[in-house]
Amino acid sequence: MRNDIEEVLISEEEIQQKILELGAKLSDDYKGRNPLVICVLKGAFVFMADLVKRIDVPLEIDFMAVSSYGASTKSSGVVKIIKDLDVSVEGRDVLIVEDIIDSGLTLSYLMEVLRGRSASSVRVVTLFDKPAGRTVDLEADYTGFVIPDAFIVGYGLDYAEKYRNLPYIGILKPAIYSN
Ligand SMILES: O=P(O)(O)OC[C@H]1O[C@H](OP(=O)(O)OP(=O)(O)O)[C@H](O)[C@@H]1O
Ligand code: HPA
Ligand SMILES: [Mg+2]
Repeated sequence: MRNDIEEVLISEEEIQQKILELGAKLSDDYKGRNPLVICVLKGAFVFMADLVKRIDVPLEIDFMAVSSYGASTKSSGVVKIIKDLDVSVEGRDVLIVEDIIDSGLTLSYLMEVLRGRSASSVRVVTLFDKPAGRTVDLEADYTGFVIPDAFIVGYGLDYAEKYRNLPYIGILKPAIYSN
């Protein structure tokens, strides 16, 4: 897999350090509350697992699966719910855990859905933010790394379902997706 990577953009150590910082901030901000932490599958599964271990307040977790990229480096523009939540968000403090905000389409769709279900608050934590990809104007409440305009893989993020198991973030060689 390393042969398909042009450059390691963010190391395993840098990611883990950032998650400690995000966890400390979230522990402060959610003190005295019982948030429902929602993992946006599939991409956020690795970040979710590492992050919740660093949040020191009682919390509950649930999972939602959405997809819009398929085997492409461009969003199809159509966000599909593949798996919905098991529990109600009504009256809950919801924290959405995303791996990356790129065009912003996935998140704007999710925010609309969850607000429509009467959550009492909805905040977003994303590990990566790619502002150059944005087609919808929105920002996360908590951001790990702002990244350049390149297609990244690893730490949960895929290209055509591959590379999610890399422990670091790499920039994929363009030859991999252009042929
Ligand atoms: O801001 P956007 O342009 O919407 O891109 C971000 C979303 O795209 C990816 O998911 P994808 O649809 O590839 O599904 P996956 O998580 O199963 O890989 C990623 O995990 C985010 O959820
Ligand atoms: O850069 C990316 N990499 C992997 N999946 C993604 N989904 C949106 N942007 C990306
Ligand atoms: Mg994907």
